[in-house]
Amino acid sequence: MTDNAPAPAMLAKAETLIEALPYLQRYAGATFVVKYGGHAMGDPELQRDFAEDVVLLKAIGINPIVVHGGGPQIGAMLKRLGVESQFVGGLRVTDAETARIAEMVLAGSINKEIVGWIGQAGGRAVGISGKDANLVTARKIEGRDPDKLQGIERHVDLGFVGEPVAVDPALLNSLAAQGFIPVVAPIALGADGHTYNINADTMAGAIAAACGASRFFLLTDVAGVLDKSGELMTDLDPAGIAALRDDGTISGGMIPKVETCVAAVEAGVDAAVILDGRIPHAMLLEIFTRRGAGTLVHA
Ligand SMILES: Nc1ncnc2c1ncn2[C@@H]1O[C@H](COP(=O)(O)OP(=O)(O)O)[C@@H](O)[C@H]1O
Ligand SMILES: CC(=O)N[C@@H](CCC(=O)OP(=O)(O)O)C(=O)O
Repeated sequence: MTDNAPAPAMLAKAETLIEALPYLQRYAGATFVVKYGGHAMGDPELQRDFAEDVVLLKAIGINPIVVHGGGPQIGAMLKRLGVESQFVGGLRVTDAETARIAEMVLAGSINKEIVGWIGQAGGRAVGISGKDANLVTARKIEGRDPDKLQGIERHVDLGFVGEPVAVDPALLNSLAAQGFIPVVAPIALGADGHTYNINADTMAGAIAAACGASRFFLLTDVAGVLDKSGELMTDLDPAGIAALRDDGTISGGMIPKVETCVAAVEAGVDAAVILDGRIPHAMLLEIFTRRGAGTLVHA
């Protein structure tokens, strides 16, 4: 080694950047939708890592759109207020009061917290919900299909739980074009004028499809989809997912996650990845290195 040769650690940094080059070239100008789950919003360090990842994507010419959840945070607020809450097939049964509280927690506090983290990391985030500029129009989910519910044989009225029926991405497109990072809360208005609580995974998938996103990431608190013995399944297609649902391997909060991944890839999103948000910089590692983590869902 000559005197002016770089130290091995410096060389490793250069190699990491070079490893990222093909991905940088491939994704310039693309839209990535990132679903940030309530369970993934762990400690302040992870929040900072997440915000830095999003800001870095924007800085290198990718358009990130963040759609966030907040299930545990809604649960904590409902508990404080003495309101009971129940989940059916991964969805929260939502009466009028619960819908008001969900909107307050999601579109009020969590949305602005995330906007703040991104701001701190040097990005310019704009917090909105599905109501803004008619981004998402919701329709009441008429109960869950009984055969899709574990052990529940009757029709269950979920109350003000909605699913997106129309997405108008105009606001997202203008924000992205002007250098802003949209941060979206999963609340939307129905054509009937009611406010609907939408599962954040479902909301994110509908937005990914409507924006022609190339990648769709769901950050959660597990390594990805696990098989019966708890091993990570790195690769799944719609048929594999249907089988895992039928035999009960996939349950609870993982149901809307895999459903939305399938819908997104069937609508043209190249790939949807369920990622472990507890790993620092999980998203960057997934995008820019050959060592992809999590579960990749493809058509
Ligand atoms: N096969 C499976 N693999 C991984 N997680 C599963 C599976 N089936 C059910 N789950 C549950 O799904 C949860 C993730 O969904 P959820 O709690 O809604 O997360 P988030 O708040 O990130 O949306 C996991 O923590 C786990 O309890
Ligand atoms: C209808 C329904 O279940 N809505 C969810 C919305 C938040 C959410 O999905 O948050 P996570 O992504 O953190 O789970 C709820 O009320 O909990």
